Amino acid sequence: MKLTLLDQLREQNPIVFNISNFVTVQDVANGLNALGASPIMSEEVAEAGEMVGLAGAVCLNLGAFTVPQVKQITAVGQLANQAHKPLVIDPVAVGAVAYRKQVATELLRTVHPDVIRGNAGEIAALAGLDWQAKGIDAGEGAGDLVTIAQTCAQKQRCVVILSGPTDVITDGTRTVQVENGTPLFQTHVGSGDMLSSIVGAFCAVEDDAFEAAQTACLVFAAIGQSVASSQDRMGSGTFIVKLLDALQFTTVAEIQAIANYH
Ligand SMILES: Nc1ncnc2c1ncn2[C@@H]1O[C@H](COP(=O)(O)OP(=O)(O)OP(=O)(O)O)[C@@H](O)[C@H]1O
Ligand SMILES: Cc1ncsc1CCO
Ligand SMILES: [Mg+2]
Repeated sequence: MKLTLLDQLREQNPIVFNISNFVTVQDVANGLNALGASPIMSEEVAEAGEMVGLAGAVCLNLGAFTVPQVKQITAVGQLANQAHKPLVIDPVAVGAVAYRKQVATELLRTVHPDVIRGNAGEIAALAGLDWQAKGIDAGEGAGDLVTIAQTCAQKQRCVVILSGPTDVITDGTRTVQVENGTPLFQTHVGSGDMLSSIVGAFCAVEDDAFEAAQTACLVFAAIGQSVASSQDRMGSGTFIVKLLDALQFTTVAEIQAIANYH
């Protein structure tokens, strides 16, 4: 685990180009900014080339697209591949909505991500395995989460993050599990979107996507955990405000002190 990547990220302030969804765009922008990266968003295909050119990494969130936006998302993904910019895909609700799975599957035919980050329902869907997803949430299933993540990584030929109470990070062979976190993440819509964009920020400062992905998961989950433990009966409103503060101020040493992974 290369936790010092957090210091490098803060020094380098990499630009992360996000195709966000309209629900969580501000959380994504502010989460990246607080941590020490530089967010930029766009919905216009005419500027896709320039945007990719200035970005250190690109994150495609499939949370709420229209047909024209799918064209833009595909163009941005292809441009990122051509320019060898790290690419993260967040396949929101592909386990719950057949149309979304169809669009994501088509996208993955022409665009190759370095990292796919989703919850169990989303990753199981892209692995082709049985699971009962519930809307944007993970839902329920009987499968082993490590096997699901590894199957998805082998099928999609990229690093996969299956997030949840335990985050499973795998390249299909090597696997790391991050046990840090707090159930308060589930009370804030967009926690997963924030994580996906932060994975992009770490990919911008570390060429090995497996290293970048696991560090991003540990940093985000551990910071959330430290926020949750700072107050009794914390609610979702206070959590997101304090999470932004903590993304800005938490040090590598403070994360190291509570890091729980294997
Ligand atoms: N019950 C939990 N306990 C600890 N950490 C959790 C829990 N649930 C989620 N997390 C953490 O929340 C973050 C977001 O992951 P999650 O799997 O909830 O994403 P998501 O389902 O895509 O969320 P959203 O769709 O609301 O953006 C990760 O850092 C994960 O470790
Ligand atoms: C609630 C919701 N609906 C579409 S995207 C989104 C935010 C989680 O990604
Ligand atoms: Mg999500």
